[in-house]
Amino acid sequence: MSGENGEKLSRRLYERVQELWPQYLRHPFVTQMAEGTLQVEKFRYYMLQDYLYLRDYVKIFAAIIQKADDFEQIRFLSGEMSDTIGETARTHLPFMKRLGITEEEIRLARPHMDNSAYSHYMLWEAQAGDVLTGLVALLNCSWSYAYVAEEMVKRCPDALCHENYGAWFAGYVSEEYQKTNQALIDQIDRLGASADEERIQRLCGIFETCCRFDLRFWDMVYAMGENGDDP
Ligand SMILES: Cc1ncc(CN)c(N)n1
Repeated sequence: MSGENGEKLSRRLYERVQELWPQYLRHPFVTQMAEGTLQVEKFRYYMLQDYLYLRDYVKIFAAIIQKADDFEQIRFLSGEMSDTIGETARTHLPFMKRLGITEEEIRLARPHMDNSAYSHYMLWEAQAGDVLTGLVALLNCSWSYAYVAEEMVKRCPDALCHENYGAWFAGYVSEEYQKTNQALIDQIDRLGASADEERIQRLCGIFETCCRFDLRFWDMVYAMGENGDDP
């Protein structure tokens, strides 16, 4: 329960992005992945950028741990961090191997500006705020992928068996991923249980910003980085 009227904080966050999340489901990168028609070069670019993104994302858990004041919270945060490292091992590394992305290529790759802007924003909120603020900044990343994969598989069950991208959908509908995501939501609901309306509005604003960053990320990878003036 959260806020004065007893509504969970996650419900308020979800309501805030109700108009935005369906845009993910219509995004050409997502729909073409589900149909299996997405150009492999676009997916390759995405995998590399997303790998760099997740490498920064996991470090934000470490920044939040600095603010934690009991072992239970530290255990929870380090568990979520380790599960996210598991996401790269489950989804990214096998794909990257198949796509011929070498360690040298990873070493030389630079995150696109939209990619860095997103991770820098989350890190800034995590450093400026408390544990709850940091977790809300990380939540859209986790929750929106669980939503996208589940909704797309409902609409297009064949997405799961497609030779090129089936493993992407399987990774994000997996029990393991959904469990890690649900644990994050539950923790946010616990920590947000006594938040007042002003705090809730501020957290909803952070969540919406991250939601928009994820939309830009889909745009950026669909355009293979040619959507801006990044060198
Ligand atoms: C950009 C982005 N957003 C979300 C996720 C899902 N953790 C991800 N891998 N990459």
